Amino acid sequence: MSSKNKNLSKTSGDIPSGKGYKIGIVVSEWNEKITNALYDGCLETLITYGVDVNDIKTIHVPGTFELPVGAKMLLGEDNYNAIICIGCVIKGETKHDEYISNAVANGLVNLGVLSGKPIIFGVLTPNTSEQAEDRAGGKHGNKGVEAAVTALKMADIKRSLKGFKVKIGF
Ligand SMILES: Nc1c(NC[C@H](O)[C@H](O)[C@H](O)CO)[nH]c(=O)[nH]c1=O
Ligand SMILES: CC(=O)[C@@H](O)COP(=O)(O)O
Repeated sequence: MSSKNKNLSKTSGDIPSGKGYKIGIVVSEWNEKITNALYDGCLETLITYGVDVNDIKTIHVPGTFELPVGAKMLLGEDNYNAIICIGCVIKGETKHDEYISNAVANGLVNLGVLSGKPIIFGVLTPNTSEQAEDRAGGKHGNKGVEAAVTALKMADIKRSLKGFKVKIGF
């Protein structure tokens, strides 16, 4: 569904409390006007839903391509309930943007599956700067808000399963 038909800041369902959670955030410095706006929306949402600001650890990496390694660094540094990765890859003249976006999407999903920790893909992949602005607090909402809510929901699911021992046959 296009963001045109689903405002990124409008969330569905109840949003669980983030009280007591430790959240890591990795922010790309490329397109920093956009990523800072995404970060602001993300941070405000986490705090609104009860995450203590002192329990939020933020690191900055040069570009979106470095988000997976940044997330991996945080995974090794402390026991976070979720890690949110924020970036913006704007289509350029060559296919470079496709390589970055695909690599990062695959890297982050693999990190989440292998670690069992919620690793949230808060990355915009717009064709133009205008599309990016529309999704970083503009008419289509803020992807950073969506990422924060996703982190809270996934951490809540994991917390609700705590103590369940799932035996996997392989
Ligand atoms: N073009 C964009 C980049 N490019 C830089 C890469 O992310 C990476 O830092 C570099 O290839 C060195 O490894 N990064 C973005 O986040 N957004 C872009 O639009
Ligand atoms: C993806 C980007 O915007 C940046 O790496 C430059 O891309 P290009 O060289 O294709 O314009």
